[in-house]
Amino acid sequence: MVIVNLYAIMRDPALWDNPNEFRPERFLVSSKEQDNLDFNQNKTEEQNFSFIPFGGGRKSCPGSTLALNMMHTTIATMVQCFDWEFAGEGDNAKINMQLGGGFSLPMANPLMCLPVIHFNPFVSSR
Ligand code: HEM
Repeated sequence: MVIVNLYAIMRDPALWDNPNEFRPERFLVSSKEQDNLDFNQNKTEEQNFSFIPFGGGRKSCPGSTLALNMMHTTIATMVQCFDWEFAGEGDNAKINMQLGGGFSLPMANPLMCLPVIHFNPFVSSR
């Protein structure tokens, strides 16, 4: 049986440049590579299976298709309808990408943000 430690893989400096840096553009890939939706899009030889958010094999996540589809709508709505104000205080006063413990990789210091609604052209102001 193969046991994969997601924490170790996702933050392994041998696989990722500055793994603790929030740099989503690292996942930008060419349209050719996007045809190959195997979650290893940005890969070099060594990076095979370096990004496996839904696990793999027989026990992999059965909700991955739903999650990937919903994620676009959810994030697009959050960006279109709201501005986001950073609201961290105390231990959370700075954005900190350090991971906490646990099964689902929570942040050590949760990111606190307040949604601020802005003009929505699709909602009548009457
Ligand atoms: C971004 C969203 C999600 C992520 C990152 C995620 C990730 C995962 C991971 C890593 C596993 C363990 C896979 C393994 O053991 O190899 C898993 C299992 C599972 N996920 Fe998800 N998941 C997501 C959304 C969902 C959704 C939307 C559903 C259902 C509607 C779902 C249902 C399940 C179920 C039932 C399992 C257990 C599968 C089994 O043990 O056979 N997940 N998920």
